[in-house]
Amino acid sequence: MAEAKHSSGLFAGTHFNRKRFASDFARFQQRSPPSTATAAALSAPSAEKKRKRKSTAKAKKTKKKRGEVDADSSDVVEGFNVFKGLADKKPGSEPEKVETGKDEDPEVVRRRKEIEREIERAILRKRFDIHISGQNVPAPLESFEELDSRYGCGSFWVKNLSKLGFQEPTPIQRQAIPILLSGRECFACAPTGSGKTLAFLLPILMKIKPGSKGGVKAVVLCPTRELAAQTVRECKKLAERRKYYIKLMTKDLSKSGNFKDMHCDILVSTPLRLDHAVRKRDLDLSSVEHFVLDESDKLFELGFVEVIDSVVAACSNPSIVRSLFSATLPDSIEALARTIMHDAVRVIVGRKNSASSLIKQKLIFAGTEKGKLLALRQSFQESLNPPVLIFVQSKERAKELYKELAFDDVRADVIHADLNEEQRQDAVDNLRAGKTWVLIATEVIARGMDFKGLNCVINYDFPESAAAYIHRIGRSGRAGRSGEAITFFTEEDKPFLRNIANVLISSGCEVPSWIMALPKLKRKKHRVQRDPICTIPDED
Ligand SMILES: Nc1ncnc2c1ncn2[C@@H]1O[C@H](COP(=O)(O)OP(=O)(O)OP(=O)(O)O)[C@@H](O)[C@H]1O
Repeated sequence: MAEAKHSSGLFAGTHFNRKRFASDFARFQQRSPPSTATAAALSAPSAEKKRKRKSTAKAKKTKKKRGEVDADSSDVVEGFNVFKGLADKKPGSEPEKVETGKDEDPEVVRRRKEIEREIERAILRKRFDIHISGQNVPAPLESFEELDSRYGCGSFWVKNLSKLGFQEPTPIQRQAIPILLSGRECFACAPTGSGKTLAFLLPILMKIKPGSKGGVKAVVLCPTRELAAQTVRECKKLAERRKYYIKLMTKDLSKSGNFKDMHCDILVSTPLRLDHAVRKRDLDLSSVEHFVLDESDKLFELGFVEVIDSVVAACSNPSIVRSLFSATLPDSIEALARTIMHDAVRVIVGRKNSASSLIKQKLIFAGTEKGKLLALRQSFQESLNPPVLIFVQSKERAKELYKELAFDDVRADVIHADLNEEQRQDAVDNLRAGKTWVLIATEVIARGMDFKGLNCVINYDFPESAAAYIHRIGRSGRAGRSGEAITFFTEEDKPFLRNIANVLISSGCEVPSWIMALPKLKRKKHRVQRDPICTIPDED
């Protein structure tokens, strides 16, 4: 019941409320016959409607059976069927008008215009696979120029975006930016590499005055230091030539910062560091107007709930705007997050919890641990297309694999939690600069890290969940580029294959039928004991 309510609310912004507009519909029907596509669809024959409803209900049932989240239920929403046939119209082009008389009631005219605007918005959303729920959701952006024409931001931001090579907003940017600019809270779920960072940073930069003295105005929380550092760099690039104080909460700042005298407009941090600064160093967050949880599901999952609660309580400004962004957003986390949000709009691009369609995904059976090393060596000999990122399940295994690849003279580096901040950053920078070809990593950089031009992700160790898989492989195939993901599995991983195979299927990749015939497991997490990675003989 709750689920049905939820999914029907999903398209509230694009839905014709027949009850509310009942009198208008009645008037339209009394007037000239509905000659336009809109009007024709409004009065679609009931048999056809029944047929559609029946087939969509069937599709929904199958989806539910497959355990898929019903984020793409656009097809089943009545309002959306109304726009069939109009979907190919260019955004911005006028919807066809219904003929009206001269002495028409102004209220009817107003309502009709409202409906026409709704149609335009729905067409644009459908074109970009944007799904929303929430009341009075602002129209998506047709172009970055609208930041000036609609929000009066001046040409500065548009020029800056163009200088950075951003000509068109990505789908999540089209919808999330207007929501945040209009002061609404937002849950946003869009594929990896689809520009979510800009979607939350730009509205903050546009809304706050640079160099303000009244304390921190915006806080962005990220699950890892590397991602926090990357977000600061992105923010500085976007704000170039404007004097914002954009700060990264480093270990030193968190432990010994003098926050009373600190100038800071935007503060980016990991949860524990921020919480420490608030509790031990009296960092005042009462003037924070914008609060973003990036990779929100990871933040809640890491067991940071209490820490986040404490930071949320410290951000005590009643008019604060909170937003959550991630490529994966399990229902349980969404429900938890809702407890801190007011009247939030939910935006899903594509299908919730799915991999980017730009990534060619492959599953490779390697049999045993030894088989995996052989398969890796073979794929390096045959088709190493650097840069490559290899994920393993622990820092011990990262070190072991690093030894093996160094023995083979592969230009490799390694990143894991035992390295200090500088070493970790160097490893990331070296891959970005092309100094190393292969980076062996644990889960620490699976989330949010943007490696431009990363050609391939290899899951040497099978990921522990579908979400982990989606984020790991999402390090390639970013910003419209294609990418490749190879996942090795052994006999021990077989029981967990189905979970990952579903992700491949839903993004259109091929999976052998025997995998899909494997039984479904209730347990979602998977972390097996593995034999050490070792083929190099001992020296003595
Ligand atoms: N409008 C745009 N046009 C072209 N490129 C863009 C645009 N917006 C962002 N990008 C680029 O796309 C890449 C991915 O963006 P970003 O890191 O924000 O992705 P993301 O959606 O946050 O991914 P993840 O879920 O992995 O964190 C970056 O290199 C960014 O500079």
